[in-house]
Amino acid sequence: MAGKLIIFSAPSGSGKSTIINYLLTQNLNLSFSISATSRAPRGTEQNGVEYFFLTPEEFKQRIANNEFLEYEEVYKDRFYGTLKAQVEKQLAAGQNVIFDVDVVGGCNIKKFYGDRALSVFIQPPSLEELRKRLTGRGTDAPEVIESRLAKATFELSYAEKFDVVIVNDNLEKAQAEALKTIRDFIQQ
Ligand SMILES: Nc1nc2c(ncn2[C@@H]2O[C@H](COP(=O)(O)OP(=O)(O)O)[C@@H](O)[C@H]2O)c(=O)[nH]1
Ligand SMILES: Nc1ncnc2c1ncn2[C@@H]1O[C@H](COP(=O)(O)OP(=O)(O)O)[C@@H](O)[C@H]1O
Repeated sequence: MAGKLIIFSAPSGSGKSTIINYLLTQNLNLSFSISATSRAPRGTEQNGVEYFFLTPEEFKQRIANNEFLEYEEVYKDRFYGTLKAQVEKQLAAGQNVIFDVDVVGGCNIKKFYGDRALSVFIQPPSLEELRKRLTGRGTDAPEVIESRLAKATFELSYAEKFDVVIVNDNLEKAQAEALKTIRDFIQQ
């Protein structure tokens, strides 16, 4: 049987990656959708593992070739997108594909696949808590944290467009809720 699609979107720092990584350990036959990006690899990142790394020119060429299911300029001059061929290959192999995409991309994938997709919004308890988590994560410079927070209000306004909203206040509770929701959807 062809697989289903599970889309996760959230403001940066909400706990989306933490919850996705947990779900990937839960025998749900999930396969992560590796996005393409025009940003350069950092540290130990490898092409085809964290992302497919493309130069801005290559990215634009693939847009022109209509190779993307969706793409967005998520941050200024930084494109992220989902390659159609990748997703179709995973679905055809019977895997359920899980996405970590921005709110606009998430809504576009849902629109394209309809009932075959479940869109999930991970909501932080508050903007103050989001700031604490981004600071605590320790991966971003203060100005990057500010730009992520500046975007968060816009992203939060998208919550109502998603099939399910999970508030990530207590992590264990949010993980359990995500697991139940996705298990039910996959078994439908
Ligand atoms: N629309 C869209 N957004 C994506 C895709 N891949 C990643 N994103 C989003 O792009 C943003 C990436 O930002 P960040 O977490 O800083 O990722 P980093 O570049 O790996 O540091 C997040 O909001 C992701 O959800 C994609 O294929 N399409
Ligand atoms: N419920 C929670 N309570 C406290 N900290 C959390 C919770 N969920 C996630 N975190 C922490 O918040 C930070 C941001 O989480 P992350 O999964 O990287 O977010 P995102 O992928 O949405 O940007 C991480 O350091 C993570 O360990």
